[in-house]
Amino acid sequence: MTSLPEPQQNLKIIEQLLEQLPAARPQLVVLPEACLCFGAGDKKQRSYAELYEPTAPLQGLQGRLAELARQHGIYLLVGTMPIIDDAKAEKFSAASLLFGPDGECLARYNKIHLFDVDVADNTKTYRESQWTEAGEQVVTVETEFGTLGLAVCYDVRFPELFRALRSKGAEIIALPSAFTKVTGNAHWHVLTRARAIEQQCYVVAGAQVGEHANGRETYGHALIIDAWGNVVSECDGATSPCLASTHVDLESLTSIRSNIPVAKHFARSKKVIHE
Ligand SMILES: O=C(O)CNC(=O)[C@H](CS)NC(=O)CCC(=O)C(=O)O
Repeated sequence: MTSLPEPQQNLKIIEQLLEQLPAARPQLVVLPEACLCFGAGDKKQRSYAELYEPTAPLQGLQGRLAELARQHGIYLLVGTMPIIDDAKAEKFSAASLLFGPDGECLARYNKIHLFDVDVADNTKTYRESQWTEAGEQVVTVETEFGTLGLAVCYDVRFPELFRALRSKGAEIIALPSAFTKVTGNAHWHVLTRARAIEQQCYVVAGAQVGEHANGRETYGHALIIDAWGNVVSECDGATSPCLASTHVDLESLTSIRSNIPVAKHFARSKKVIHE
């Protein structure tokens, strides 16, 4: 997606994308980071922040998204949206919310690693922590198609989080993202493939692409990687909304994991490496 500043505009794009879904169910759809509001500054995002209210009937944006999940009978991972736990809070969580086919909210993950980074080639500086509260919990959730682990964008640079997700049983890791064009060009495929290979998990990465309202450029290349590290489906860098999709084969995961038992061998690094 090339998300716009207004949630209502983005919801329309999401609705159109969902009309094109393959027929198979159960199905997981992973939207990009900040899919509902992008490129309009932190104050705008804060103005759309909603209190987290996981119990039905859901209201507002959460209500619309839950209804979309129900209508299509899918698991819908809303890349991130601004969520607050106190109406007076200044900062919001960059929260990934998973809505289930019955329209209920099944999980919430708050982005742990915040993008306080200078992108080397030009004048761009990012200070996500100025408006975002960092998450403190590793989150996995059981679904009909396996155990889903949640991570967001810059998190992909921290293999420890992915190790923790695998330890908690993750088989598929969702990675909604909005990588910068510059860092994406250099690192996106290598990082996402490395995390899939290391943890022997599928990685499903939604992505923002193109030029946004504030002039920021994102890299795109939404993709799905299997547990052997193959890119099995990928959107190119084109800026029209695009779906990458695949059928998940958890049996392949079982054989990869028994042939190369890294989870067992990890006991070795735990024994000798003390940081
Ligand atoms: O703030 C928003 O509106 C949406 N969020 C983002 O765009 C976030 C934080 S600024 N972007 C990243 O984490 C890029 C990571 C990246 O590009 C890298 O690790 O190289």
